[in-house]
Order: sequence, then C-alpha cells, then structure tokens
Amino acid sequence: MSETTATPGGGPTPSRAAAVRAHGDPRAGHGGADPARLTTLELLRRLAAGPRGLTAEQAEERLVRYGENVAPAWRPVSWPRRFLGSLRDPFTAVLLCLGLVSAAIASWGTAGVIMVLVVVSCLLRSGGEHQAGRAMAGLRELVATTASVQRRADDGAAPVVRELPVDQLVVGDVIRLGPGDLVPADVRLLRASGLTVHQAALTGESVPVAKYALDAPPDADDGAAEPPHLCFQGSSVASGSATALVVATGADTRFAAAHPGPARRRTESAFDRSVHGIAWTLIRFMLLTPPLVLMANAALRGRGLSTLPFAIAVAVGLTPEMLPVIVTATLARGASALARTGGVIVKRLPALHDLGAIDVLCLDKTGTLTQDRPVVARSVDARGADDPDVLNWASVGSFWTLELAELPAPDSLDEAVLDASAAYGADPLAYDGIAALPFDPAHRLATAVVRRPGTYGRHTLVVKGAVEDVLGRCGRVRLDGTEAALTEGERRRLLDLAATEAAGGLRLLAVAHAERPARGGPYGERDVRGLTFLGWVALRDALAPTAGAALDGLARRGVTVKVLTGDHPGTAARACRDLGLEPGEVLTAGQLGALSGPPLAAAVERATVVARCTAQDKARIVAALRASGRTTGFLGDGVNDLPALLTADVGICPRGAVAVAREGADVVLADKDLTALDRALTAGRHSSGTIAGYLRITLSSNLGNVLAMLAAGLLLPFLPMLPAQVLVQNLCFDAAQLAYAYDRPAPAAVRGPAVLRPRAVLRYVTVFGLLNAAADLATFGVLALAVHLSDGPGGPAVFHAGWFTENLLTQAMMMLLLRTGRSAPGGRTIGPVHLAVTALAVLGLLLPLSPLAPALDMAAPPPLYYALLAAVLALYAVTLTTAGRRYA
Ligand SMILES: Nc1ncnc2c1ncn2[C@@H]1O[C@H](COP(=O)(O)OP(=O)(O)OP(=O)(O)O)[C@@H](O)[C@H]1O
Repeated sequence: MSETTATPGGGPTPSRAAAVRAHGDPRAGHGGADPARLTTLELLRRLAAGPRGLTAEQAEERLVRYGENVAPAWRPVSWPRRFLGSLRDPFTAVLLCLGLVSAAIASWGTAGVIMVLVVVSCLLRSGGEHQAGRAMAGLRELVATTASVQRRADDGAAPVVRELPVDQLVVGDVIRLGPGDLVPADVRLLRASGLTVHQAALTGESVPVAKYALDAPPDADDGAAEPPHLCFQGSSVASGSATALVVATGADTRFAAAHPGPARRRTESAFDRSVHGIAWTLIRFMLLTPPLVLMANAALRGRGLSTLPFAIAVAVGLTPEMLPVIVTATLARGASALARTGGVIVKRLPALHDLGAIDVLCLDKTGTLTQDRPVVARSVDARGADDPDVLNWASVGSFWTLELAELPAPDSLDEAVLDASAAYGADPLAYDGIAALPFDPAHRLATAVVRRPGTYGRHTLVVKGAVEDVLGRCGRVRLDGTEAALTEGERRRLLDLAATEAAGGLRLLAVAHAERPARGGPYGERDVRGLTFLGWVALRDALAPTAGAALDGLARRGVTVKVLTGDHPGTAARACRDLGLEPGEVLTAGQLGALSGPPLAAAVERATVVARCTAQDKARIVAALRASGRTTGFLGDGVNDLPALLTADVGICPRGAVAVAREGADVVLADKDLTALDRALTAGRHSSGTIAGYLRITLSSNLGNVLAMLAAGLLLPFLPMLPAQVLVQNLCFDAAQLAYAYDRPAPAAVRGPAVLRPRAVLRYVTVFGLLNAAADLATFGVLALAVHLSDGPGGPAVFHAGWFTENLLTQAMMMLLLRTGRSAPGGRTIGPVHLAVTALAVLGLLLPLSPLAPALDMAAPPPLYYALLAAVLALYAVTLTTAGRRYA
C-alpha cells in the first residue's frame, strides 16, 4: 500500500479559460509528454486539473470539445462499411470470385445473376446486422457501465462523488476505483491501496498485477515493462482501491490504439466451432466442384471450356447463400424476444446459439445460489464457544479497511460484521487506523493496521479471511484467554471444528491479530505472518429464492451443474443440498493441484462442487471442460468470476453483478430471477434448431440438385439446367427459408442441448441429398416418358421447365416434412412456413408457364408429365417422412 501526496496545495483549480490559455489543450494534455514520466503535480498542471476534480462546467466544455469517451471501434458502423464488411463472409467471397471468373470468360448471364445474388445477400445481411446492431445497442444500454467520478458544482464547492456513464468522462476527471470496476479510461494513480488489476486484454498476463501511486516518475531504467502508477482502459480492478486522474479517453487510450476492434474475446465459442466448421467444409467442396465437373465432361463427353459456366453454376448450386442472413435474423429475433419477455439480455448475438448448446453450466455460489446478504449468526473463540470479542476485532478490521482503502462499496461480509457489531455497541474508533490491505481474493485475506490511542511505538495487525488461509499465517492461538503455540494437532482440530460449522451452511470469517513495533514504511502481504488465532465469525447467507427452481429446470433440460466457489467446501455442499442438488464428491482447488487438460476435466466430471477456487482456478476448470468437448457456460457475479466468464463458451451474469462481470459476460439476466435461465436456454435451443434445420434442409436439397446436375450433364447432350436457372431456383428456396426464423420450437427440439455437430449435419445431408437426387433422376425418367407418350415437343426447354417445377416442389416438401418447428401451439394454425412453402410451390408450377419462361429457356411440359410427377412426389413424400423420423 502506498500513499501519494498529489495535492498541489489543495487550492481551487484555475478556471478553464485561464488553464487552457496557460497550459494549452488539455486533451493533448500531457503536451505529448508521457504521463508516466511527469510528476503528479506537473501532470495536473498540464491537464488543467486538480486533485479535487473538475467543475461541472469544465467537464461539460471538455466533453463538447473533445467528444465522448467512446473507442472508435464501438461507434456505429456506416452503411457502406457494413455492406463491404458483408463481402468478408466466406460464402459471399466465393460467390464473388465465381462471378468474376464468369465475367472473365464473358459468360455475362451467369456473371449477372451471381452478382445480383451477391448484392442481395450483402444487402439483406447488412440490413439484418444493422437492425440487430441497433437492437443490441439498446439492450447494452440497459447494462451500461458507470464510473465513480469526483466533480464539483463550481470552483468553490466541495467535491461530490457521482456515478456517471463512462462515455461522459473527460481528461482531467478524478475517479474512484474499487474491486470489480472496469478502468474506464487511461488513468494515473493519485492514491492507491492494495490495488491489483487484471490487464489480460492489454498484455495477455492472466494474473492480476500490483499497481501503486508514485509522486515522481520511476527511474527510466528500472526495468518495469509497465508503469506501475498508470492503469489503462480495458483493464479491471481485481482487488484494492484507488483514486486516479484521467489522462486519456476514447480514441486516445492505449487500448483503442492497440485494438481497432471491440475488446472481446478470446477463444473460439461453440457457435464458431459448429457453423464455421460446416461453412469451411462446404467452401472446400465448392472450390473443388468446378475443376471436377470440367474434367468429367472433358473425359466422358469431350467438352471443353464451354462447360465452365455450368461448372460454376454447379458450385453456386451448393452454396447456402442465405446462411449469414438466416443466422443473423434468427439470432436477432430470438435475442430481442428474450429481452422483451424473458428478462435476459444477450450482448453478443452468437451467444444465443451457444446458450442453446450448453451441456454443462458452472456457477459460483455467493450471489448466485445465495443472496449475498450475509447476517452474522455467531462469533466464536478457538474452543467454539461464543465470544463477542472476536466480532469486535473483526469489526475493527472491517471498519479500518473500508475507511483507509476508500473502497467505493463495502464488501457484503464487512457490512454484515459492522451491522452486527454496531448492534451490541462495539466501537472500532477506539483504535486509530494506520494502514489497510483490502481483501485480496488470491490470498483470501484482508488486513487493517491499527494503533491503540496513546500506545505509540506499537502497531496491531487485524487480519480476517478464510479459515485455512488465516490459520496458515498463525503461530499462536488464544485459548481460554491466554495465548499458546499453535501446534499441528491444534491446527487440525480448528480446521475440523470449522468444517463442522461450515457443514451447517455458515460462511466463516476467521479472525487473528498480531502486535508489532510501529514503523513508518508501507505494509505488504508478506508482513501478515506470525499471527495469533482468535476465532471466527459465522455468517448465514440465505439461499436465492429462485435458485432451487432454476437448478431443477437445468437438470430437466439435460444441463449438468458444477458449483465453483471461493468458499469453504462444507458451506458450498450444504447450500447445494438445501437446493436439491446432491453434491456427491466435493473437491477443493487445492486437491486438483496442478492438473490441467483431460485429467482435470475427468476429476471435475466426477464432482459437483469445487471449493476454494481462485479466479484462475475457475477459468482453468472451465477451459478443461471445454477442451474435453463439453459446451460450457459460466454464471457468476463477482470479480473472481471474470476469467471464467471470458473462458466459457457463454458467460452469464446477473444484472447486479460487478461492472467488470457485466462487461465481460455475453448474457445478462435482467433481474434476480434465476429461472430466466430456463427461458434463455429454450430461446437458444430454438435459434440453434432453426439454424440447424435451415442448414440440413438447404444443404440436402442443394447436394441432391448438384448430384442430379452432374449425372444429367454427363447423360444429356445439352446442359440440364442453365446457370441462371440454378441461381434463380437457389434464390427462391433461400428466400422461402427465411420463414424458419419465425417458426416456433417443437417441444422435443428444446429438451436437450442443441449442439450443431458438423459430422452429424454432413451425414444427414448425405442421406437426404442422395434421396433428393434419386427423386430428380426419377423425374428425368418420367419427363422423357411423358414427352415420348404425348408425342409433344421435347428438347432442352421442356427439360429445364420440368426439372425446375420438380425442384421447387421437392424443396417445398422438404421444408414442410423435415422441419422441426411448428407454427403455433398444436401446430394447426397456418404460419409463415406454410405460406412460404405454398409460395414456393406456386412459383415452381407457374413460372415455367409464365411469360418469363423463355428468358430462362423454359417451355411448358406436356400435361401427362404433371400426373406422373405427382406419383414421383407422393413416393418421395413417403420416403422423406420415413427417413425423417429415423434421422430426426
Ligand atoms: N471482505 C472480506 N474480508 C475478509 N475475508 C473475506 C472477505 N470476503 C471474503 N472473505 C473470505 O474469503 C473467502 C473466499 O471468498 P471469495 O470472495 O473468493 O468467494 P465467495 O464469495 O465466498 O464465493 P463465490 O466464489 O461463490 O462467489 C470467504 O469464504 C471468506 O472467508
């Protein structure tokens, strides 16, 4: 802990105009000088700021002049950029390449249709993303982060700390930071107490880094890679507190300079793995198809480059062009419905799909399964007998830690201790506070250094924390009013006694103290040794009212629950039991030791509770589960949950979570109601089901067509389908499938995790693709027969028309018979899917008979064909229904 005297006399800050005149532009601020290399006083002067904060007028003027504290990557994307961004989609990019190849060989018709397809898909996609982006921005507002800013009404007024949206911060503002806060801008520390920050987003370092205030800059050659007295936007407070001066905002922060994109994740999520996996398999096929078609035609039919447009059309025929559009529309619709009616805010669209795929959900205990409103139940000595003196010492520790560390919000355990001790008249002010080491989740301890008034030359360390950690630093124990050495046997007895107490569901705060000769320098964690154990305060934390129902719902939906907590194993096991979740084997992070990867996943698979987890333990358990193939969600609300929230496939937090958890989570539960999880999983599974349904049906149909095209291309003396026809047909089918985004889930579709496994999808596609190809080949047969029997005109145009009609009708059938959703409860009402299917069928029947037919080289087939086609379709419907049941 280090204190800095940053006050340049404490007088009123010079007026803005005078300051700007005297020191120039506060945003250019440090005048190009590195803010780390100035003294605090120089920096304050250059920024025309003061340690008491800016006045409201100064802040407003700076805000107007230099803009909001928003990184450029978070600003809304313009339409042209969004449109061009859609071209980066791999399918669109491949289509574009095929269009360019067609243009290069002067196949203008194919090139034209492909370009229309590219433009339509980009327009639909950028439109969908624009809408989704607006909806998401609105939702993000609901969970927007604020900062504690110290400002004054005018020059003479006293500073007041207020919560302001982070975008309102300006250079020169003085802010307060506490555990769980995001560092909202680049700041220079004016005062800090036990401050450690996570700066993984900036430096990749996974463990929190200590930061402290320095009045003068450190030596240039002190070897430190990062200035210890600066904190950067993008990092977050792991422990301790600070008062800091904003030195850069918005685009000027170090993070914005280093990360042109939004500050997000991290590792590949379930969504990326499945949808992208399928997309890339298809793209490989698409790229292979044209050369294969060319070679086959050259070898068997002696055709040359003239088949290139057809080969390209075959490749295009495979493409699910609307995949990005359907994915965006489905997810955006699901997310906004969930926000409106389900009380759940999805901050990152693909997270909705990931929610549906979760098969294991890890959650923390305190604040999630319990209310995090602890109340002191008892205070006991080392014999287990009631002893109010232990609570008294705990209250001295809590009071002076809060007071000296200037924590913006007290920890709930400290608050409970102070409430209880006030009720029986304890007086922490009987001591003078000297220093504080606020609660550090890595060591599970908080320390206050105090002095009894009048007893100069002696300091007392008051330490409280987890029983194991406090005992680990004790050399003596107070028994029956006298101090004795803490033997190994005594330590074990105390641990057993604590385990018995914890098994009753109580949270324990062990208390110890030590007398030391007074000293002037700062105290650190290493000074907390050789303590005398006094006893513990036991607290009761009521269970969250909806936790039991939520756990029940998760079990019904096939989701395994793991509780990863920093608390005592006994306390956690009891909470689980009370909620109806059998804890089975209870592990501690210590028992898992240095395990990682499959052995760690196997150990965690056997347990329901892993206790005494640090933030890093939680993250490595989540990582191991994911690596073992589980789609893993993490639900947590505290600062020690952040790494796990970012590691999980989907990070979830309640709205009351600390700022950093809200920012890091993909999904925020809008209120305390944990049963909202059930609605979120259902919505996620529904969306995944829709996307999977689209992929399965489109790809099966496309594969069937491509196989039939290849066969027909080799059998017939003419092109079986013109490139333009392939493309028009694809477009109609894809447009019809947009209706799936409006379908309702079938109960079976939301019963278990909706995992989109690329292998399973590809197996399904092969089976139904072959069936579809068989129907097409049968159609060729009946078409030839009908032309022959009716003695009418045959030729390519009739063939094209006959096949076009059959194609759209079989696709309509697939949409109807293979879908997993339903339109309304009972499935009887006509819904969007029925309308789309009807439109597709009508188009298939009428287009070849319409005046547009000649443009696509189509001519009406003989009436007999329709009768024979009806028979083929009836047979196809029966096969489809039977196979559909088997593969559903
Ligand atoms: N303010 C505090 N001062 C001293 N000790 C504390 C304080 N807060 C928590 N502890 C101790 O540290 C232990 C671990 O706390 P931590 O915050 O890591 O986990 P938790 O909040 O109990 O559990 P969860 O991980 O489920 O949220 C607690 O059981 C308690 O003994």
